[in-house]
Amino acid sequence: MLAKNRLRAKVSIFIFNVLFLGFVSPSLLIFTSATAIGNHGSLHQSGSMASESNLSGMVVDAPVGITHVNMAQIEAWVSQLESIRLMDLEQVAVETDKLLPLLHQMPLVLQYRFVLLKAQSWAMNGEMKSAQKLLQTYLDKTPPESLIAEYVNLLVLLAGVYSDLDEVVNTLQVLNQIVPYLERVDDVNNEAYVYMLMVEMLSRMTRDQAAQQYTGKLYATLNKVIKPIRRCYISTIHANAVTNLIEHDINQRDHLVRLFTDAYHECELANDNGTKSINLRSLTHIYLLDNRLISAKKSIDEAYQMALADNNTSELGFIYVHLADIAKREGKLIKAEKYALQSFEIATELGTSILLIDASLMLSDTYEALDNTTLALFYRKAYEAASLTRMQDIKGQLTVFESAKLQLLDRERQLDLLEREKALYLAMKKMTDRTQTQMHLWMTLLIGCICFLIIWVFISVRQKGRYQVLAQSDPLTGIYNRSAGEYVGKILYRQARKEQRQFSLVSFDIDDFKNINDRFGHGTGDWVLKKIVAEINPLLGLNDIFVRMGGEEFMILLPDINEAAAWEKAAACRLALASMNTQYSGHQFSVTASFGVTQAIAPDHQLDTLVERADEAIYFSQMKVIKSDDDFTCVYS
Ligand SMILES: Nc1nc2c(ncn2[C@@H]2O[C@H](COP(=O)(O)OP(=O)(O)OP(=O)(O)O)[C@@H](O)[C@H]2O)c(=O)[nH]1
Repeated sequence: MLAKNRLRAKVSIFIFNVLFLGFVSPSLLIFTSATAIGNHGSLHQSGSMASESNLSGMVVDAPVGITHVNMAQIEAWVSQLESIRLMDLEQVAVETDKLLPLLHQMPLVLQYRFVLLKAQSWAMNGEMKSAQKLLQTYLDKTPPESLIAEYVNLLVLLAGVYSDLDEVVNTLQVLNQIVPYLERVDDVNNEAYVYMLMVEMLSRMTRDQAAQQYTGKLYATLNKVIKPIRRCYISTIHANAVTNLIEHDINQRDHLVRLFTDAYHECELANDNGTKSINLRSLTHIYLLDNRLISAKKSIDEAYQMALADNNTSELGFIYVHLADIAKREGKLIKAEKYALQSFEIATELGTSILLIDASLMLSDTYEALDNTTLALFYRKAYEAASLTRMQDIKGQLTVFESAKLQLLDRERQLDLLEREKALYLAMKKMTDRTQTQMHLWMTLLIGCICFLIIWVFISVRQKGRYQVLAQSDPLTGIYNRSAGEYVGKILYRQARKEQRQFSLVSFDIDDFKNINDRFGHGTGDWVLKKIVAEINPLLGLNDIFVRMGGEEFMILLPDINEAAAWEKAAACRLALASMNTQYSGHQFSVTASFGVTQAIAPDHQLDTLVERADEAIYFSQMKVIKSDDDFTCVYS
């Protein structure tokens, strides 16, 4: 148990050293936004390049006193700042501060690039909280497909910032957000950085199985990464992550030795003494697991020389623990005590809790071997206190992590539920829509049918009316034909009799009509018949019924009219015929008619009696015999 904790402590401090301690900002720069940053140097190169190059003012025209926004110019400034971000941190900080108020006026793509620049600038100046705040505002914005690469750069930087702030849970959350995008973006540097952070964070949370999953992915990136410093970090972190998983398997020791040796060579190519030393310490640890003292001694001596030369105190602290361990195993207890005390001193000075744990335990073991139980107990207690603090710290973080994970799961579950509800609602809506469409269809069909029926009935009734009119009227003149006239006349007469109202009748017969036909043709005869009707119609009242009895015989039924008025009407008709102009028939001739006028009297039970009397009157008229009595009147033509 202790051994495992010690190893984890070693791994964590190792990653801390590699990625953060002293190299906080450059570590972010190396792995984030490789395309935007370009191929500028490593941790150490970045420092030396800054001192070698004085590019300030050479590339960038400071946008002092911006009065109006010219996006093209701002984009040019951003591009220039991106190109010098590793060389002139100060100028980048100053210029991005000036551009910051214009952020929200920039198009989204430029916003993403600028935010990356500004947040990196803050991160490099140690203003982690400002960087985090700015990046956080872009975290929840779902990016358009075209800006996913820029969006991932921001997330990667945010993950780096959180890990710098030692906010493990937040780092993991951002990393989890990035992972689904990694394949779509295809940026090996971001990929490697994300997996490294993932392995480191999960290892810190003692999530070895989950870490293992990302260890494999991290190692796979090694085939694609070219830059030596990145290869150095990737192989080192990979070797440590694998160690976490298989260090107790004695058959795997050679494999681990190979991994650390490879990592050591990668770091040698990258000329990175710090990471090289870490690999040597890890090798020492593996050798000591098998008690291979000579190999262990050789490795740690090389690390010691390097740390001494580089004046790397923190690294020396860890090296002293190993030196003490080896000395103790060799039985050189005083020497072991000396190394362990040096280690303890550095741990106290730097406040490195993991080193404090290792140093305290080593001192306790050494004093125990020296039979100094008081000091052995003292350092054992120091060890336990430091371990407890660290374990509580891990436990606390683990709890936060677990509850965050649960919250995430709950949110996902809720989202899933919402999605299902949405799908259900859409399905139901689709069904309702379909039903409604069907209803509309049926309704339209029904209304269509009803309309059709109404129109059909209307047309039928009209047609029937037309047929009725056609059946009732004389086709040549348009007035009532004989049967219709007699039918209507009988009804009117019956009513008049019943109500004891006046009823008169005028009949007339065109004189010598046959002669007209014979002289001028049948067409002229027709014309005359129509012309007669046209001349007489205007002389009749609304209630008067004009009937063509057949051939050239006509009858006018006059309800509510007495004989005198009927006489007047007949006289008017006779006059109209006499003055009729026939020239439009194509001939000039005169038309006369013989009239008979009669009115209903008490004994006339039927209309026929009146008709007969009128016909008789016409006869007399034609005979030019004047006969006028109470019953009828002849009107001479
Ligand atoms: N052009 C035309 N002639 C018709 C029509 N109906 C009947 N007639 C003709 O009307 C003539 C009627 O002859 P008549 O009965 O002798 O009557 P009329 O010649 O007027 O002799 P009177 O009644 O004695 O004055 C016939 O020659 C019929 O052919 C019609 O619709 N059009």
